[in-house]
Amino acid sequence: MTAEATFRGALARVHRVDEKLYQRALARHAALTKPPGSLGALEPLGARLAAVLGTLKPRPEGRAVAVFAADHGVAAAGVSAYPQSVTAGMVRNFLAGGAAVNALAAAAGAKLLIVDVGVAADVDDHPALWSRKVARGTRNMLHGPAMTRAELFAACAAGVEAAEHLAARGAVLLAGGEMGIGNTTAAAALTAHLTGAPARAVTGRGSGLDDAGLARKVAVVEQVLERHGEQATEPLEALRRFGGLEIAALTGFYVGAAALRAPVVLDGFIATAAALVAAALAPAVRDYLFAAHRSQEPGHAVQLQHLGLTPLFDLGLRLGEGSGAVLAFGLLEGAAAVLRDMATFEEAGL
Ligand SMILES: Cc1cc2ncn([C@H]3O[C@H](COP(=O)(O)O)[C@@H](O)[C@H]3O)c2cc1C
Ligand SMILES: O=C(O)c1cccnc1
Repeated sequence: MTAEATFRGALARVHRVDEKLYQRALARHAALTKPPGSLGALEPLGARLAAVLGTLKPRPEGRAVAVFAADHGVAAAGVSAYPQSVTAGMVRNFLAGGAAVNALAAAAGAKLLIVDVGVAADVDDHPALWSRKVARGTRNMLHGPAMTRAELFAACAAGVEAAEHLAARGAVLLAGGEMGIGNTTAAAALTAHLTGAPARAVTGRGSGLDDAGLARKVAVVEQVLERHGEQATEPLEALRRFGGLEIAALTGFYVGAAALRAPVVLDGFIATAAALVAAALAPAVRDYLFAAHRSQEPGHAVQLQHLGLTPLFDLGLRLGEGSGAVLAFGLLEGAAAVLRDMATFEEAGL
C-alpha cells in the first residue's frame, strides 16, 4: 500500500462516536452516590470516554505516548532560541531516558515510543527508536513549500502506523508529542492559516525567544503566509507548505487513533496544530481528542477554542515532548473509574 493510501484509508475509517451512549453515561453519573455534578469536569470526561470506547463501563488501562521528531528548514531564519542540533541531541536524550517525557511517562506507567520522521543528523539504532526518517528535515518555508507531497504522505503514514503499532501492543489511551527546533514557527503559520487568527496572536516565544527574537519570528510567519498562504487552498496543502514532518506524523497519529476508536490526548501548541489539520480533514476526529492542558504559548488557547475543546488543567507548561499529555492519563483513568466502579443510590440502598 502506498503511504497516501495508508493515510486516506485511515481517514475513511473515522466515524463519529455514539452520542446516545454519551447521554446514557451522563445519566448514569446523575444516579451515582454523590451530589449530581459534584465530580465536575470528570463527569463529561468519563462520559466522553464511554462514548469513544463504546461502553458505559470504560476501562482504559494501557497507556502509551509516541514522540515524533524532525528538523525544520525555517530554523535557519533565526526563529528559535536554540540551534537545530538540539533536535538530534534531545532524541538521543529520549533514548537514554533523560528527558522530561521519560520521567513523566515512567511516573504515569506509559510506554514511550520515539519516532524519527525527519531529524537532520543520523541517530543510532535503539530498541525504543522507530526509524522512519522521511527526509533530513524540511525545506525553509520562507522560500517555498516545506515538503513534497511524497514526503507529506510518508510522514502522515508513519503517524497512522505508530498509532496502530501501540494499539496492537495493548495501549488503550494514546498521546502524541514532538521534538523539533523551530516547530513553534511552523505551528504558528499553520494555526494562523487554519483559524484565520492574525500571525501576531498565535506566535509566541517558543523555547525562549527574547523580544527581538519574537518580533523576527512574527515577521517570518507573516512573510510565509503572504508569500504562499493563498496557494494553500486545502488543509493538506497547508500542512505540506507550512508544517513539519513531525507535525504531519502527528496528524496521521490522531487520524489513526480515531480510526481505531482510541482516545488520544493532545499536548501543547505544536501537537494541537496537527490536531487542527486532522479535524479539518475529518471533523469526526474531534470526538476522539482529549485536551490535557493549556500551554503558555499564546496560540494554544486559540487552537483549543477553534476545536471546541476545554483543557483539563493549566500548569504553565511550555515544553512539548508530550509532557502535558502524559500528565492527563491519570485524570482520564480516574474519570473512567468513577463512572465504572461507583455504586448508584439504588445499588447502595441509599
Ligand atoms: C532542550 C530542549 C528540550 C525540548 N523539548 C521540547 N522542546 C520544545 O521546543 C521546541 C520548539 O521551540 P522553538 O520553536 O522555539 O524551537 C520543540 O522541539 C519543542 O518540543 C525543547 C526545546 C529545547 C531547547
Ligand atoms: O506548547 C508547547 O507544546 C510548546 C511551547 C513552547 C515550546 N515548545 C512546546
